[in-house]
Amino acid sequence: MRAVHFGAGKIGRGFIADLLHNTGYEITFVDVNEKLNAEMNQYHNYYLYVIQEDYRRKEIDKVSALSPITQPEEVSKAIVDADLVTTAVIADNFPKIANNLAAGLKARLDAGKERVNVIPCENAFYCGVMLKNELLKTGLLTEEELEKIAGIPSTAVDRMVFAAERDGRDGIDVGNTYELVIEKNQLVDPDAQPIKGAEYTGNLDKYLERKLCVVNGGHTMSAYIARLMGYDIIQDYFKVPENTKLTRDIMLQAGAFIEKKHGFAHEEMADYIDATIGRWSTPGVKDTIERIAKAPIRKLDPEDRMVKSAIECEKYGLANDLILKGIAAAFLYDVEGDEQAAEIKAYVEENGIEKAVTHYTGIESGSHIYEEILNAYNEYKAKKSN
Ligand SMILES: NC(=O)C1=CN([C@@H]2O[C@H](COP(=O)(O)OP(=O)(O)OC[C@H]3O[C@@H](n4cnc5c(N)ncnc54)[C@H](O)[C@@H]3O)[C@@H](O)[C@H]2O)C=CC1
Ligand SMILES: O=P(O)(O)OC[C@H]1O[C@](O)(CO)[C@@H](O)[C@@H]1O
Repeated sequence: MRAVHFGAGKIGRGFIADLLHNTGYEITFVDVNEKLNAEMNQYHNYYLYVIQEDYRRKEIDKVSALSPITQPEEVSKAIVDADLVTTAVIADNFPKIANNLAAGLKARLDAGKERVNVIPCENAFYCGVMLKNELLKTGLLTEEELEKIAGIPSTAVDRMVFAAERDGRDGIDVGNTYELVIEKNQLVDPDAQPIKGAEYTGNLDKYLERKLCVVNGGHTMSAYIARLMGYDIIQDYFKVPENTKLTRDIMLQAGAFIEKKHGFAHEEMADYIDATIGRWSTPGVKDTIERIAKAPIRKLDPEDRMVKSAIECEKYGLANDLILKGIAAAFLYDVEGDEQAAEIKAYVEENGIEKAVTHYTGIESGSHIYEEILNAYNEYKAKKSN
């Protein structure tokens, strides 16, 4: 079996390809990183290092790589011949992969081949729908043609993965637990399980909201707050018990709406949160605030992890004060090299925080959540300048 996977980064190589390899696929990566592509084509393997098992080395073999820039024809051909297509490129990059992927699917359709599953594995609400929209925008396929050639489910994706230079090669340190949940009704065959080790569900919302709002929201808001406290490494922040408590409380606020909406028992949610915080505090792991907090515009989107939680809590009449503080902290995130952080900073300087809150979060002025974000922002700002 052959899989084509777009994005040979941390989740691509460290998680998705691990499951694909366990399932028995030979993998063709498609990535813009020429150095990485060359390494994979030289060795046809790479290594994962399982953190909790004393960095046990695991080989992922039968891999090769293509460049979407210099080898678009080969990418198309690989899609025509593939048994499965997956992505882990960061959803912001969907517009950049859409042409290659749409061209490949169109060629597959023209070749009279069967429908194929295209499974995007990205942290975003309904990444399958996002990808479909980008594919249609290329104009290379009509909606009917896309439907005829591909099943594109959305997913929830969770694994601890870190880039690591080991044994002179570009490897990935990985956690020993993970979750990949796939929306089964959108698959070519809803009863087939094209990736071993994944879960298949008819109710993705439940897992997606828990993963994105509780895990990613909790991690992201902790990172913005930790940055304002002066931390660079999230494990240093977690060493202080009050900080861990604050993160747990933020996650419990987001978890509360998910309990109500999806019927999770409170105990189950609390255990899930504690297990997640425990995983972030794994001895020996050093994770930068910069990695966790990156791309604040994407993370402040009304449909993303923070604002969605704040609004859902509001709808259910649940407390969201800590989430609103987390959102406020994101507006002060300031790390050299983060283009989205720089864009927010410039927007605030030009238009003021009052406009910026609505511009990035969609939260209108006049509501109490708007006021609370503004107040928290002003408090943080005053502290920062003292
Ligand atoms: N890192 C993590 O802990 C987790 C990440 N995720 C999600 O997984 C996805 C991937 O994240 P990471 O692996 O951390 O990012 P990453 O930055 O390590 O990997 C992204 C890869 O995509 C490649 N890429 C970018 N533009 C491309 C293009 N036009 N064509 C082909 N390849 C392209 C990059 O070169 C890079 O190798 C994201 O959606 C993220 O939200 C989900 C769970 C955990
Ligand atoms: O690009 P994003 O959405 O920040 O994804 C990476 C995030 O996913 C997580 O691994 C959680 O699954 C976080 O540790 C990390 O911050």
